[in-house]
Amino acid sequence: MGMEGDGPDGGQPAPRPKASLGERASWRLLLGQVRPHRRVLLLGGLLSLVGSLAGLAMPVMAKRVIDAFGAFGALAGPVLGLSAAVLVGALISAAGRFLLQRMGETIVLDSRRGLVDRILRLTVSDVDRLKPGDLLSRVSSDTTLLRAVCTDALASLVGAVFMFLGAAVMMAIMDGLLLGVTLAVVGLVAVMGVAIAPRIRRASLQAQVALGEMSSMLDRALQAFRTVKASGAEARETAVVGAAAVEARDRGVVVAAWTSLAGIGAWMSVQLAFLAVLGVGGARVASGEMEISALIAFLLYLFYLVSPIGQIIQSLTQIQNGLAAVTRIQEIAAMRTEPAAAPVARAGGEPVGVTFSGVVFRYGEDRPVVHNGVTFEVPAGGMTALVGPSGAGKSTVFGLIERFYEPQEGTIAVGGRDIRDWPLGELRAMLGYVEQDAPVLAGTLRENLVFGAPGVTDDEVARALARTRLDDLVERLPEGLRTPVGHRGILLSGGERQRVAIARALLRRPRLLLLDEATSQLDAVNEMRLREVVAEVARETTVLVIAHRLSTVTGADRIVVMEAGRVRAWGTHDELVAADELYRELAATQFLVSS
Ligand SMILES: Nc1ncnc2c1ncn2[C@@H]1O[C@H](COP(=O)(O)OP(=O)(O)OP(=O)(O)O)[C@@H](O)[C@H]1O
Repeated sequence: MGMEGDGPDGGQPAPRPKASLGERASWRLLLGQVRPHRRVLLLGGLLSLVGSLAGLAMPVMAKRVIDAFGAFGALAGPVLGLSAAVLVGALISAAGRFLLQRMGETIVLDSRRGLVDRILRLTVSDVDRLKPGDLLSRVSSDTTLLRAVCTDALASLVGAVFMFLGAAVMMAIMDGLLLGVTLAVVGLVAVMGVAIAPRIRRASLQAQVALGEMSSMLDRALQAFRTVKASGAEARETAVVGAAAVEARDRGVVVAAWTSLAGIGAWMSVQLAFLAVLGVGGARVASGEMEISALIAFLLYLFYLVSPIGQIIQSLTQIQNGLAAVTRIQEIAAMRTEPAAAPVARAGGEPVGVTFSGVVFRYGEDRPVVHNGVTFEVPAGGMTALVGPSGAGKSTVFGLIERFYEPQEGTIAVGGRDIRDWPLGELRAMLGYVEQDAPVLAGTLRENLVFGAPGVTDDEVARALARTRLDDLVERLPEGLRTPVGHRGILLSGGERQRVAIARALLRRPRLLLLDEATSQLDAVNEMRLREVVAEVARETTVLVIAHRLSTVTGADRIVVMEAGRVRAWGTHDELVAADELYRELAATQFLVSS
């Protein structure tokens, strides 16, 4: 067997090298997942075989029962033997199937864990281009398909192949000629199966892609749930998700059509083989070459031979679906990942500085240049502010320091050492990073605070809360630190979310705090609190803050002014007001100086 697997390849690279390569690689991947469990597979298969052998004894017993009829002999022995064979066979088969199915569950678990691990280690630049919904669907729905393959299809396939072989051997012993007739018919149908298999795989792949698309469309609507409602776009978004669902249904129907056709093939093989054997065997009984009981026993074996064929075809069509899923799982496995970061304890230690030298960066080959020779220096300790018009490339500076992206030219050094020479885990452990939208994860307030440093003590948490002026909030909350903050921290205000993010970063004891400060969403009181917090933190560590409002940074030790991917000036507030036109303009529009 197994010809359905390598049939379409035919060892020829043309005419669809990509499809056949994909198929072979998918098979290899599927088998690679099974390989570690080959002992269980063998044991399960063996038990199925023993079970089948017990089952195979049945026709022989039946023959003896019939012969006993004819000879008016004792019936009790053969009937008891028959019953025992059926019972033992069923029990052993069930044990074999259980083993195989348990193996399937383990394989799915391994593939889910592996997939999640890989997804979380993908690079930021790759994930920027992927759709979160589609990634989710790969972990949930594609691995579920894999489960169907490993638990049902693979288990049935192994059992059915053993059954088929066992029956073929018994039939060969009984009557070689009739076996030849049977196999000729079965062979014809198998050829049909070979032709159908790749079509099922292709349609199934398209169905899974459509399902992934549907998840990402739904994800898009849920991510912007309030905007969808406020824009009155519910019906339109429902239609968009619905269209993707229709596509998935259509592809599923194609899979169903081909699968039914394969099913007809299996059914035909049973009927045709039965008729052929009845015809040829009947003639031989009529001519006295064969006993009628032998023909009946052979016909019973025929069902043992052809019913696994139905199962084999069904399993192979199911495996085609699984191969489609493996292809999608494999796409993630083929993407580059960051090195697995060994967990690094909180860095602690002296503040460090940052140096950018001639950094040139664009987000993609077809994207505009964002940094066009950025050079500046942030000394260790104190507060340095990055200011400049929107789109100047300020947030990008942070992404580069964290090594979310690699610059095309120039070097970046942290603590006097090129960031490419730092082990990634150590580099990131030195940095505290507060994004512009300061995400808060679902869970309790405490879980959010200790997210970056799970081992911190309650005293440290209390200190971080006091420093970020969150202690009042915690006192007011009904369950204190154990209060759930809701999905994406929706139960907190914008200012609170931001301070939670800062407290989280501080608990890692960073040697350099990167703070992308979206003060625009804060009211005057919150903004002042934040300014106090930042000034306090800057006494202990280096703070590099992206300021969207100059009011927060007038007191900074140094201000770097960026414009259109370059640094145009740096100095203190007073120096810049005196020397830099753009800074003076920015300051004037924000009522910090009279122009
Ligand atoms: N992940 C990304 N992929 C592709 N392009 C991006 C990405 N992030 C930012 N950009 C582009 O890079 C440019 C600089 O963005 P950046 O966020 O660094 O600017 P900024 O100075 O921080 O702006 P703002 O003050 O509005 O936050 C923008 O034109 C933006 O479109």
